[in-house]
Amino acid sequence: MVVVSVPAEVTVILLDIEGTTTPIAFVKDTLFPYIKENVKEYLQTHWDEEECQQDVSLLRKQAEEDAHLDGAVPIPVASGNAGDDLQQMIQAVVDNVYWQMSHDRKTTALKQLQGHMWKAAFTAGRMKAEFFADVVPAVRRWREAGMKVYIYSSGSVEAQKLLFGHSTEGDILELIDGHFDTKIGHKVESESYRKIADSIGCSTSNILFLTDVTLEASAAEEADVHVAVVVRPGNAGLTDDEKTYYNLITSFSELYLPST
Ligand SMILES: CSCCC(=O)C(=O)COP(=O)(O)O
Ligand SMILES: [Mg+2]
Repeated sequence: MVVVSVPAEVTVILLDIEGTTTPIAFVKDTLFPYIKENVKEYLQTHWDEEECQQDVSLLRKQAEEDAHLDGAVPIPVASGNAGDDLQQMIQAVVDNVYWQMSHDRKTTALKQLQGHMWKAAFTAGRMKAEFFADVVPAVRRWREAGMKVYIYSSGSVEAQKLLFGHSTEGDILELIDGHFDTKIGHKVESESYRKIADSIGCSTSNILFLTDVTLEASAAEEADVHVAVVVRPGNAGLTDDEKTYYNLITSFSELYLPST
């Protein structure tokens, strides 16, 4: 087994979710299809609720920013023609969500709506989040060794808490010291990692970020964060240069903490 040593200055482990703690297949085959199958009915049922209206406003704003993109779907504002208008608007939101999802967009607007939709499924016990078998034992070990463990995912903080609160391993939310999503900035921008360090109250060099996406690893590294790239079944392949450049792990058990 290859072992990657965690630098002594590291006190915080920052984890990506999809492709790192959780199989991409769970996201692509369970979480995302749930959205596609239920978004229209969800909008019809919850349309008048404040939370749903906030989600629609955010999606409309995002659609305005995306107007220049090929195939982008605008979301009209109400013109006052009650019934027809509402159905047209709901259909536009559905089309917009489908279009964003077909490009695996990580916009805050899309992720916020998805989080709200998953809530019902997780809390009713209809869905349980999957974690790779090495994740929970490793996180427990790190915490026993005095490490803090945080999540940074494109999935909304609300969605992250649903996953950790309703997993096949039970409620493991208490193992996580805090959560970050794209509200702090996108994962491919180095500034996001500086803001995360500020928010935790540590230096960027005290953080080790584990992710499957090299663009994210590169942004974190530019901010002086330590990184290791996680190679899991179903993840996108890496180039030879990436394989040579980055510390690679296939399981969290391959990380060696000097203090353990
Ligand atoms: C709460 S994560 C749900 C999956 C998701 O929507 C997503 O975008 C995951 O992205 P990540 O940054 O964890 O790779
Ligand atoms: Mg990922």
